[in-house]
Amino acid sequence: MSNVPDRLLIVEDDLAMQRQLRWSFDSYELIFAEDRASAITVLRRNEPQVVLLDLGLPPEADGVREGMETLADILRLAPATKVIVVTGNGDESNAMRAVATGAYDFYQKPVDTGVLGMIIERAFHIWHIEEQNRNLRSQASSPLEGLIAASPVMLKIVRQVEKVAPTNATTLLLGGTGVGKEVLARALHRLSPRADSRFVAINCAAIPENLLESELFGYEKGAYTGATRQSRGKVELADGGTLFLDEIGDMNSALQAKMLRFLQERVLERVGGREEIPVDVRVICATHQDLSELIGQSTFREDLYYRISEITIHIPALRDREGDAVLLAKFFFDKAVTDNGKALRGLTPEAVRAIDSHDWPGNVRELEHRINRGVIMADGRFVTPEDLGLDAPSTESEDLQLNLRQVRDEAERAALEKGIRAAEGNISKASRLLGISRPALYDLMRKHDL
Ligand SMILES: Nc1ncnc2c1ncn2[C@@H]1O[C@H](COP(=O)(O)OP(=O)(O)OP(=O)(O)O)[C@@H](O)[C@H]1O
Repeated sequence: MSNVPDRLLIVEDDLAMQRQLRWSFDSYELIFAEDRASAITVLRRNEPQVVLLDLGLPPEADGVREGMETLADILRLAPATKVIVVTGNGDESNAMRAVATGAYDFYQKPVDTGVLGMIIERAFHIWHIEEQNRNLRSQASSPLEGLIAASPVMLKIVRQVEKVAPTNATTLLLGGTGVGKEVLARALHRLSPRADSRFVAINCAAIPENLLESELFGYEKGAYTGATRQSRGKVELADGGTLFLDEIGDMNSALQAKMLRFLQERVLERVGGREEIPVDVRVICATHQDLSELIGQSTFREDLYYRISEITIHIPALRDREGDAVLLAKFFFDKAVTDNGKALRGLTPEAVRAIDSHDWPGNVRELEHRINRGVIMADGRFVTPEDLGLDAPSTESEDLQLNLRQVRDEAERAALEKGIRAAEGNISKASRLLGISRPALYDLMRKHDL
């Protein structure tokens, strides 16, 4: 979250309406303007994140020309601003025209402050996610190049990677398909003193069992029919660098024994060879399987497990990384637009919501594929949920979710305030009263700005 307060600019010439809105939306820092000129002055001075813009502005309060020009000015001066245009009842065509030129959403009068409040809250939510995205992109030398993440769980993993990378510790990356295990393995390599040597990856599940041993350890000439010359394996090729063994859970037991021996003694023998060849590699393993279950079934060696898991990093599923899906979607969108040379402006708000609420069983890889598909399929200037092959989000369930979150947040804040008051500001005592740890209390205080 950014530290700037949520600022809402309301551009509205009707003073009675201004009063009603002031009263309804006082949880935001409110700024008002009555016409185009004052709106632009305030926009420059206060940099509101969200603007509620009545399209019917003076001098022609019945037309939309001045309102549309104001919209164009705002988007030119501050393209990141989320503008919600307010139109007269039934004026769908102008509302759509405004959205097509870049307004975030529209709302038709008469004003129902409950519904309008939700649209505004969502606009701020999306502004914050996009802001995180912008910050991330501006960190050109981000230590984890190629990795997009802003959720607290992933940022914690980034810190773990930064700590582990400079060491030689054998590292095990656990997580479902497409969560980014290889991306993290590459980051570990890039941040290590071995960065100038090779990163060699091998997927143990993708190579037939009988070929995997020679693929890994190499073979001598004449080791078997067809071995007409000596060949070095992936382990040897990674000498001085990093060896990434993906899907280690799929390795058969004979090879597990050989790998264990290599990890203990750091020497290998090529297939059909006698010579012991010393190799200096840092090993990173990954699997989507539950290794303790495989150990229980005696299909994975426990001693090998302890060897490869000096450090274990669990990478959570995409659905458990708050806000990351939308952030990644924007990143992949920019990439796909460039790759496909299409003049698209972005994702529709419905598409963003559909992405936010999808379950992502295929994790980041699925997201990447869907965005590519959406960019290819889009007919208009924006990618819709249909282009992505996702169901349009149901507003009813979303409103419920929103309400539930609001209620929870309010209850949490009230409990915190009560606890802190009862403890007369003594944090240790307050945390005891509330039954949470001190760090957890600090986190919550920060969240609620207390
Ligand atoms: N945090 C991320 N930021 C940017 N791109 C990512 C991120 N995580 C994954 N990707 C991209 O998603 C795709 C899948 O990632 P990756 O291959 O690392 O997953 P994996 O967990 O190794 O998958 P598998 O288990 O199927 O081997 C890749 O194209 C990768 O570049």
